[in-house]
Amino acid sequence: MTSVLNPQTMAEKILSRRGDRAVYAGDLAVVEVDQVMVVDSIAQSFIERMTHDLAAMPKYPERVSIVVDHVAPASTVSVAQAQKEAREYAARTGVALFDVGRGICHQVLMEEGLAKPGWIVLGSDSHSTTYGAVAAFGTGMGATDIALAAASGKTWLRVPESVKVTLTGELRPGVSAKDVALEMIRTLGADGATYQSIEIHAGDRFTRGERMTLANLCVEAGAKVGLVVPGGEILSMYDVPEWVYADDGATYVRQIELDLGALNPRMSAPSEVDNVHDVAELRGLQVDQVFIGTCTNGRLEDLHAAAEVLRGHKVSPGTRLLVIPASSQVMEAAMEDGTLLTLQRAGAVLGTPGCGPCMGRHQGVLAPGEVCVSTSNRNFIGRMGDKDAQIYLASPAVAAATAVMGKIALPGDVGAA
Ligand SMILES: CC(C)[C@H](C(=O)O)[C@@H](O)C(=O)O
Ligand code: SF4
Repeated sequence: MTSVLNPQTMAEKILSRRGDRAVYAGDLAVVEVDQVMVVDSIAQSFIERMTHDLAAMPKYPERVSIVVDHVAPASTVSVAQAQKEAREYAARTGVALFDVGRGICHQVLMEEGLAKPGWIVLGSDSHSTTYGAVAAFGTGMGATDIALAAASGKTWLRVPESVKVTLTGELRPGVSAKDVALEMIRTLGADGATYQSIEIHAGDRFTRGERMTLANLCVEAGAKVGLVVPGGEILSMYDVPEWVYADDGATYVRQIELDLGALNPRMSAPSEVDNVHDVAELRGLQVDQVFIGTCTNGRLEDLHAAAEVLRGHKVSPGTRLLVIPASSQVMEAAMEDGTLLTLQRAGAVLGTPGCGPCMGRHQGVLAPGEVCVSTSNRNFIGRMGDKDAQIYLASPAVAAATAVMGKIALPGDVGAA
């Protein structure tokens, strides 16, 4: 066995602590699983694996959650049937069910305190890296692995190598965590961190929500996990155990530095997330639909950023603006503080908390030839509807400015209108 005295990365620290021995990149780790999250689209396969293949009940029902978020409310009879089975399964086994309207899985788990520093959280969804915002080892797995974890309370995985991303400087006004995340993906490349842990050293910068944006995008560089070193408000929101932090002298396969002060608002052009440009270069392109929401950017602070740009303005005729809060809590807070009224008055179409049209299943799919600016995390061909539709990814402020101008725009363009 490797000496426990060798310095470890965050991923190695967490997997060692939650397993029964010290592990290093390349080792096989068997670890306790603190939370298993199943989304509506995968629930049927998960239930099938549990009841037929494994013939097992969840070992710890309190560690399993099912979230109805991807196609919610149901769009077809077969979707409705699958969701009905998920509800029945939850009632029968005692696992938690977060039903239609509660929100997007990753946002809901975070709000419910079902992801904490040092936890292992497995989700049947690739953006489960989001939990790394609070230094939980969050990762996506398929229905079979998820079911095995639910049945046994454990999982096994190869300990990933780590990439160290150090943020320096301070963001200029109008530049956001989304721009940092897009720039990070451009620098790493769409498969530049395949099966690696991206360890983000952000100091005390960024709210929990902004850290979620950063960790969320990590999977778009192929990462297994995206761990943001706890700092800032995370330290007052959570008990952060000493053992989640990397040791000095830990081994990284790659180290990059991003100077936040040099960053402009960024945008990912079709059809790969790492096709990142300054918004200024793409300015002026006619846009049919703007979508503000998702697990990347559907939180209260994102709606605030959009409302600030939209206040007193109208969405351009010929452009649709869809706003879908990431959760019922976000929606309630945005109702209470008047944000939703501002958005509604500007001409936004407000939707049920959930994934909305993010993966092109309902509530705003795109027609051939249409152009969409979205605050989400994927712009692959066909992602939001027709394969000939084009998706540009940006921050909520840029999305809002685009909605007002009817073409790709910067927030500063709106004031000048
Ligand atoms: C439906 C789900 C499995 C899928 C994922 O794994 O990420 C979706 O959330 C997505 O964003 O493409
Ligand atoms: S909002 Fe989009 S990216 Fe996030 S879980 Fe839903 S479909 Fe996936």
